[in-house]
Amino acid sequence: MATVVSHQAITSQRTSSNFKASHFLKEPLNVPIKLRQKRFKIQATASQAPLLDPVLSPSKTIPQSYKKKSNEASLILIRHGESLWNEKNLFTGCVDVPLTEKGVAEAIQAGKRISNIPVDLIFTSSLIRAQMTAMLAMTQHRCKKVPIILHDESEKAQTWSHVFSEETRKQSIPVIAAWQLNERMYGELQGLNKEETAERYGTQQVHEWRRSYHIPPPKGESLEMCAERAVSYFEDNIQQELAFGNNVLIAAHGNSLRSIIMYLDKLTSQEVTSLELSTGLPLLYIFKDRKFMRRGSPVGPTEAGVYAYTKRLAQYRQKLDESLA
Ligand SMILES: O=C(O)[C@@H](CO)OP(=O)(O)O
Repeated sequence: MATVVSHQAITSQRTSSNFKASHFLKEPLNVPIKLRQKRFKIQATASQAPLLDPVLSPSKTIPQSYKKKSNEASLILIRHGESLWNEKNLFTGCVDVPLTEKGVAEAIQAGKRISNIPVDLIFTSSLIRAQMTAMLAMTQHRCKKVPIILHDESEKAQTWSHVFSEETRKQSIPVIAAWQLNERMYGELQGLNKEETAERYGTQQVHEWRRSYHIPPPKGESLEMCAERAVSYFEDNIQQELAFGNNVLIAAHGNSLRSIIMYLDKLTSQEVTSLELSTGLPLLYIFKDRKFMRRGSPVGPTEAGVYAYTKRLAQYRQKLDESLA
């Protein structure tokens, strides 16, 4: 039932995302040499494919130094809005179901709450409910940039989705979809009603399947197994973008985000059992001095408190105010 994904598959997806994010962001000078060399190598080995953008081909010369954009970056986490199976109270896991009307409204509301917080790069799972959430939230952002999903399912998909104008590219935000951020695979519970399952197997058993760290549901992933892929992806692909000063939004799922929050907040396997995330609720972290500082949930675009979080966020908002005045 469960497909086991090889380590090689994970690695190739990671490197592919790395390459494309930097390529699209067109900020090669912000990328540390080691990583640029890695990206350069990827580009060179894929030489049969015309991966270089004819307008924005990155230089083949690797500079001797790089400059970080900033030593601080924002990280926003959003669990997707209510899905059709959340509404029906069904175990969903990796089943790809869309948002309900309420979920759409939650995503838009989340977008309003983060509309003054900078976003340079978006990561979503490969599931439509997370992608819808990210896209709908970004319709509310005051920067008015267009989120564009990067396609790496084939070389042709990469080539055919190139953007040929630097100006247009500057007005865009790359969106990277990664299966590693998908919901925890719920095994043989997928599609079952949560209440009926509790009646059948007992509340305690079902609670353990749903919230314990180590115990997997039948033929599914435990939170620990989910964390293994989601947190590795975060460390290998997202944290480095934050370290360069790129501001990141992640739209994902209850359990993939619980595992990432466990990592960010250094929660124990016991503490994470009581962590519950509401649908469509954005959570803000500041990454500075290689540390994550939790800033809670942005209240709303008109609430002063959220902008006082850091000087950098206040300056970003001021810039938006000036440009939109
Ligand atoms: O069904 C699911 O996939 C998840 C999230 O909705 O449910 P749970 O609350 O059990 O983590």
